[in-house]
Amino acid sequence: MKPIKISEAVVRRLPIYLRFLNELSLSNIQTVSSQELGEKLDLNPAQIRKDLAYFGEFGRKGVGYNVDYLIEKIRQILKLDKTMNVALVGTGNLGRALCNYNMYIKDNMKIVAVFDADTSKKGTLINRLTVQPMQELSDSVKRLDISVGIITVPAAEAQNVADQFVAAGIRGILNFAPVVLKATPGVRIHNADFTAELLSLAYYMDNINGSKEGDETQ
Ligand SMILES: NC(=O)c1ccc[n+]([C@@H]2O[C@H](COP(=O)([O-])OP(=O)(O)OC[C@H]3O[C@@H](n4cnc5c(N)ncnc54)[C@H](O)[C@@H]3O)[C@@H](O)[C@H]2O)c1
Repeated sequence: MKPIKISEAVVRRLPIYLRFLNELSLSNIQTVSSQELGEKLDLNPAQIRKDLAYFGEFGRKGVGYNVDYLIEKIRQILKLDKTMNVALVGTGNLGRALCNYNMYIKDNMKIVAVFDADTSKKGTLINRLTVQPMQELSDSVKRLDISVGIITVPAAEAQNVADQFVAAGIRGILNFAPVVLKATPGVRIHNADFTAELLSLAYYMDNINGSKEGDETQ
């Protein structure tokens, strides 16, 4: 299939559509309109129609979209038709919480290896994963075909871990440490910055009638 160029804002909404469509499919609901999607997801139906038009004009006026077809298309676009193996470095409070959360299994992203620099943690188990020393990172990445790395170490150590991920051949990094990592060509870095989200939430609470997430056009 020829890759379709999609804007970042749309790519960020696709998992939200997918989660709801999966719920509909589990309830044996076969069609959904952009109106229904909009009401449930608090998004503008016109925006939803524009987003879904990327996959061709398959919604039928008055009938809506075929749920299973849409699920299949979104999964193809997000490349969820194959499982992606994930490594996590930093098995402290946050790292352990992420390992214990099974979203990754459901969404074809699976944490398959965990690492920590603290030698006293070596060999301990977190949700059936054995904590490995950092020296084993590179070998495990190759052996287990790991393509995504999660960073849950203190901010001062995050760049060091990112460099080790890149050297091991990892092409996607999700960074939870509150620090900006150096960009590396060919490597995609996403930041999940809890503190920054809270600070911007505080701003929008004072501007409650202003824009909200999902209002983004593009
Ligand atoms: N983004 C968020 O939502 C969010 C929320 C809480 C914490 N954080 C951040 O996540 C990170 C982890 O927080 P935490 O509370 O789990 O910390 P923690 O101190 O409980 O755990 C950190 C772990 O990283 C390990 N570590 C340290 N340096 C390392 C290195 N160079 N290589 C491998 N392992 C190393 C430590 O041994 C420890 O097990 C911090 O940067 C914190 O600021 C982010």
